[in-house]
Amino acid sequence: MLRIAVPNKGTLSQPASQMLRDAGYRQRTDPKDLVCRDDANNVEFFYLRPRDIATYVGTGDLDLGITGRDLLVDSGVPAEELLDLNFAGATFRWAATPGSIGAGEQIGGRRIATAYPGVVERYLAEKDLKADVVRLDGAVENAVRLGVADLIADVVETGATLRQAGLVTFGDPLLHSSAILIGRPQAAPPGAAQLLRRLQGVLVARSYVMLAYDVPASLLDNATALTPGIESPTVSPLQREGWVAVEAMVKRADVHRVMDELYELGARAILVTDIANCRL
Ligand SMILES: Nc1ncnc2c1ncn2[C@@H]1O[C@H](COP(=O)(O)OP(=O)(O)OP(=O)(O)O)[C@@H](O)[C@H]1O
Ligand SMILES: O=P(O)(O)OC[C@H]1O[C@H](OP(=O)(O)OP(=O)(O)O)[C@H](O)[C@@H]1O
Ligand SMILES: [Mg+2]
Repeated sequence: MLRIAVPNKGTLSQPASQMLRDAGYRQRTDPKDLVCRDDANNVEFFYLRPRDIATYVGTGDLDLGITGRDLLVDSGVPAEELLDLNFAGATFRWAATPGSIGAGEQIGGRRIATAYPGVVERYLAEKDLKADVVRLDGAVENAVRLGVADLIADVVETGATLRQAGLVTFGDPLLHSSAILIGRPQAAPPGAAQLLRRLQGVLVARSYVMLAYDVPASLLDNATALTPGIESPTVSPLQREGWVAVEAMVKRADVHRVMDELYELGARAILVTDIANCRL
């Protein structure tokens, strides 16, 4: 039975379970449950602190896990990223009071508060810098005004928490994070390939829609240039003489622009439908 670690609380928890549900897996119904067996798919899910997930996967006690890229890097565990799950996106950045520190190179010798000492120490080692890393559990933005540190390194999503604390970011992000599926390098536990394919199916279904329209056959080449699809668009005959029907997958983010351009070209009956799931 495939054993998978899923975040039990925090930012990653609910979207991780939702993605697994969308991929056809059974998930816990009570947020206090720590284990959930899905016998139909031969998978067992263990609900763990997101910080601990890399540890369980790295030791091989669990086969796969969902965590954040920043948490994986912070753990220093030799687990590997198998798939970017495209949610819980955030950057990991330096911040300080305005004007106090100008650039990433000026952090040497300072006191840095962070809940991710592994990420910070890796950066310092890469740049051959020495600094005093103050490890905190959370609410790191308070550390500067309370005098514990000169700057912080923390997760930034909207930037609202930093603004509230009177801090500004500086320098390049240390890393770009999002939720990821992790596994052990070179390990291929039975059932893992199927889970990966199912999650990839969910990712595609979330980022594409199906577009259908009718167009005069004389304009077909121009129309399909706008909607090339992934493999190739489906073109079917219509009862109406000289017209064809086209179906193609289109990026959700582009669909309104593509619909406008198709309409201007002369296409009609342009319909968009969601894709519930797919295997490409
Ligand atoms: N706004 C956000 N705040 C915190 N973490 C975020 C945010 N957006 C994305 N993330 C990601 O979520 C993961 C952190 O989740 P985690 O559950 O440890 O912390 P949390 O959501 O802040 O919960 P808690 O504060 O209760 O520990 C990291 O991978 C981080 O990059
Ligand atoms: O850029 P923003 O949208 O403001 O989000 C980022 C903030 O949210 C998280 O804090 P959280 O509320 O989880 O508290 P914590 O620091 O105690 O983990 C994170 O640690 C940042 O502080
Ligand atoms: Mg937090």
